[in-house]
Amino acid sequence: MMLYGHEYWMKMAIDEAFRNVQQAEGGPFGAIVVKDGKVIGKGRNLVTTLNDPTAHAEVQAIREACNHLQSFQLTGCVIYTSCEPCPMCLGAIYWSRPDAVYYASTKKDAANIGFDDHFIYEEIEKPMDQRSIPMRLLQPADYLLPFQAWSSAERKIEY
Ligand SMILES: Nc1nc2[nH]cnc2c(=O)[nH]1
Repeated sequence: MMLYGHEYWMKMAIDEAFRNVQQAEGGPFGAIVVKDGKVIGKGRNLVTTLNDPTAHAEVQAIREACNHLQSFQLTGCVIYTSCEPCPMCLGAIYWSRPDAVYYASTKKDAANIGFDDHFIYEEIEKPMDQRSIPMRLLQPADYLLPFQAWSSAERKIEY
Protein backbone atom coordinates (compact mmCIF):
# COMPACT_ATOMS: atom_id res chain seq x y z
CA MET A 1 0.00 0.00 0.00
CA MET A 2 1.32 3.47 -0.97
CA LEU A 3 1.54 5.74 2.08
CA TYR A 4 1.35 9.47 1.46
CA GLY A 5 3.21 12.02 3.60
CA HIS A 6 1.82 14.90 5.62
CA GLU A 7 2.44 17.38 2.82
CA TYR A 8 0.30 15.40 0.40
CA TRP A 9 -2.71 15.59 2.72
CA MET A 10 -2.09 19.24 3.53
CA LYS A 11 -2.10 20.08 -0.18
CA MET A 12 -5.47 18.33 -0.44
CA ALA A 13 -6.86 20.49 2.39
CA ILE A 14 -5.50 23.64 0.74
CA ASP A 15 -6.97 22.58 -2.61
CA GLU A 16 -10.36 22.15 -0.93
CA ALA A 17 -10.07 25.71 0.43
CA PHE A 18 -9.04 27.08 -2.97
CA ARG A 19 -11.89 25.35 -4.81
CA ASN A 20 -14.35 26.65 -2.21
CA VAL A 21 -13.37 30.19 -3.16
CA GLN A 22 -13.44 29.45 -6.90
CA GLN A 23 -16.92 27.92 -6.59
CA ALA A 24 -18.04 30.77 -4.32
CA GLU A 25 -19.38 28.37 -1.69
CA GLY A 26 -17.89 30.01 1.39
CA GLY A 27 -14.75 31.17 3.16
CA PRO A 28 -11.24 30.16 2.03
CA PHE A 29 -10.87 27.20 4.39
CA GLY A 30 -10.56 23.44 3.84
CA ALA A 31 -9.86 20.48 6.08
CA ILE A 32 -9.52 16.73 5.79
CA VAL A 33 -9.40 13.86 8.27
CA VAL A 34 -7.06 10.97 7.49
CA LYS A 35 -7.05 7.53 9.10
CA ASP A 36 -4.81 4.63 8.09
CA GLY A 37 -3.71 6.40 4.90
CA LYS A 38 -7.26 7.18 3.75
CA VAL A 39 -9.43 10.32 3.70
CA ILE A 40 -12.46 9.63 5.89
CA GLY A 41 -13.70 13.22 6.15
CA LYS A 42 -13.47 16.28 3.97
CA GLY A 43 -14.79 19.73 4.79
CA ARG A 44 -14.91 23.22 3.37
CA ASN A 45 -16.27 26.37 4.93
CA LEU A 46 -20.00 26.47 4.11
CA VAL A 47 -21.12 29.15 6.59
CA THR A 48 -22.78 31.42 4.01
CA THR A 49 -24.11 28.62 1.77
CA LEU A 50 -25.81 26.74 4.62
CA ASN A 51 -26.55 29.81 6.76
CA ASP A 52 -24.76 27.90 9.50
CA PRO A 53 -22.20 29.85 11.53
CA THR A 54 -20.78 26.55 12.79
CA ALA A 55 -20.08 25.19 9.29
CA HIS A 56 -16.35 25.85 9.44
CA ALA A 57 -14.13 23.56 7.36
CA GLU A 58 -12.82 21.65 10.39
CA VAL A 59 -16.29 21.08 11.87
CA GLN A 60 -17.59 19.84 8.50
CA ALA A 61 -14.62 17.45 8.16
CA ILE A 62 -14.98 16.19 11.75
CA ARG A 63 -18.73 15.57 11.22
CA GLU A 64 -18.08 13.59 8.04
CA ALA A 65 -15.28 11.55 9.63
CA CYS A 66 -17.31 10.73 12.76
CA ASN A 67 -20.27 9.77 10.60
CA HIS A 68 -18.00 7.52 8.54
CA LEU A 69 -16.59 5.84 11.65
CA GLN A 70 -19.97 5.85 13.42
CA SER A 71 -18.09 7.18 16.44
CA PHE A 72 -17.84 10.44 18.37
CA GLN A 73 -14.09 9.98 18.69
CA LEU A 74 -11.35 10.44 16.08
CA THR A 75 -8.73 8.30 17.80
CA GLY A 76 -6.06 7.25 15.29
CA CYS A 77 -6.95 10.12 12.96
CA VAL A 78 -5.01 13.17 11.83
CA ILE A 79 -6.67 16.45 10.83
CA TYR A 80 -5.10 18.59 8.11
CA THR A 81 -6.51 22.09 7.92
CA SER A 82 -5.59 24.85 5.49
CA CYS A 83 -5.62 27.36 8.37
CA GLU A 84 -5.01 27.37 12.12
CA PRO A 85 -8.32 26.46 13.81
CA CYS A 86 -10.55 29.11 15.39
CA PRO A 87 -11.59 28.70 19.06
CA MET A 88 -14.86 26.94 18.08
CA CYS A 89 -13.00 24.41 15.91
CA LEU A 90 -10.36 24.01 18.58
CA GLY A 91 -13.19 22.97 20.93
CA ALA A 92 -14.54 20.50 18.34
CA ILE A 93 -11.02 19.13 17.86
CA TYR A 94 -10.50 18.54 21.57
CA TRP A 95 -13.92 16.92 21.94
CA SER A 96 -13.26 14.60 18.99
CA ARG A 97 -9.71 13.74 20.16
CA PRO A 98 -7.72 13.18 16.98
CA ASP A 99 -4.06 12.12 17.35
CA ALA A 100 -2.70 15.33 15.78
CA VAL A 101 -3.58 18.46 13.82
CA TYR A 102 -1.51 20.01 11.03
CA TYR A 103 -2.27 23.55 9.86
CA ALA A 104 -0.86 25.73 7.06
CA SER A 105 -1.90 29.40 7.27
CA THR A 106 -1.74 30.99 10.69
CA LYS A 107 -4.44 33.00 12.50
CA LYS A 108 -2.38 36.08 11.63
CA ASP A 109 -2.65 35.24 7.91
CA ALA A 110 -6.42 34.83 8.38
CA ALA A 111 -6.71 38.14 10.27
CA ASN A 112 -4.90 39.87 7.38
CA ILE A 113 -7.75 38.98 5.00
CA GLY A 114 -10.59 39.80 7.42
CA PHE A 115 -11.05 36.55 9.38
CA ASP A 116 -9.88 37.77 12.76
CA ASP A 117 -10.86 35.52 15.65
CA HIS A 118 -8.52 37.13 18.18
CA PHE A 119 -11.48 38.83 19.89
CA ILE A 120 -12.89 35.41 20.84
CA TYR A 121 -9.67 34.48 22.66
CA GLU A 122 -9.87 37.85 24.43
CA GLU A 123 -13.51 37.22 25.38
CA ILE A 124 -12.61 33.90 27.01
CA GLU A 125 -10.16 35.69 29.28
CA LYS A 126 -12.73 38.30 30.40
CA PRO A 127 -15.08 37.89 33.39
CA MET A 128 -18.61 36.97 32.23
CA ASP A 129 -20.04 40.42 33.03
CA GLN A 130 -17.42 42.17 30.91
CA ARG A 131 -17.99 40.17 27.72
CA SER A 132 -19.44 41.88 24.64
CA ILE A 133 -22.31 39.34 24.55
CA PRO A 134 -23.88 39.33 28.01
CA MET A 135 -23.68 35.97 29.74
CA ARG A 136 -25.66 35.96 32.96
CA LEU A 137 -26.08 33.41 35.71
CA LEU A 138 -29.76 32.37 36.04
CA GLN A 139 -30.62 29.41 38.28
CA PRO A 140 -34.29 28.49 38.77
CA ALA A 141 -35.21 25.81 41.33
CA ASP A 142 -34.00 22.35 40.28
CA TYR A 143 -31.59 23.70 37.71
CA LEU A 144 -29.21 20.85 38.64
CA LEU A 145 -31.81 18.13 37.94
CA PRO A 146 -30.31 17.06 34.57
CA PHE A 147 -26.87 16.69 36.14
CA GLN A 148 -28.25 14.72 39.08
CA ALA A 149 -30.13 12.46 36.65
CA TRP A 150 -26.94 11.89 34.66
CA SER A 151 -24.91 11.05 37.79
CA SER A 152 -27.32 8.34 38.79
CA ALA A 153 -28.29 7.13 35.27
CA GLU A 154 -27.53 3.52 34.45
CA ARG A 155 -28.11 3.94 30.72
CA LYS A 156 -25.54 6.46 29.43
CA ILE A 157 -22.50 6.68 27.21
CA GLU A 158 -19.80 8.72 28.90
CA TYR A 159 -17.47 10.88 26.91
N1 LIG B 1 -9.54 27.56 10.41
C1 LIG B 1 -10.65 28.21 10.06
N2 LIG B 1 -10.78 29.51 10.41
C2 LIG B 1 -11.93 30.13 10.06
N3 LIG B 1 -12.31 31.42 10.29
C3 LIG B 1 -13.53 31.56 9.76
N4 LIG B 1 -13.96 30.42 9.19
C4 LIG B 1 -12.97 29.50 9.37
C5 LIG B 1 -12.81 28.11 9.00
O1 LIG B 1 -13.67 27.46 8.38
N5 LIG B 1 -11.63 27.53 9.38
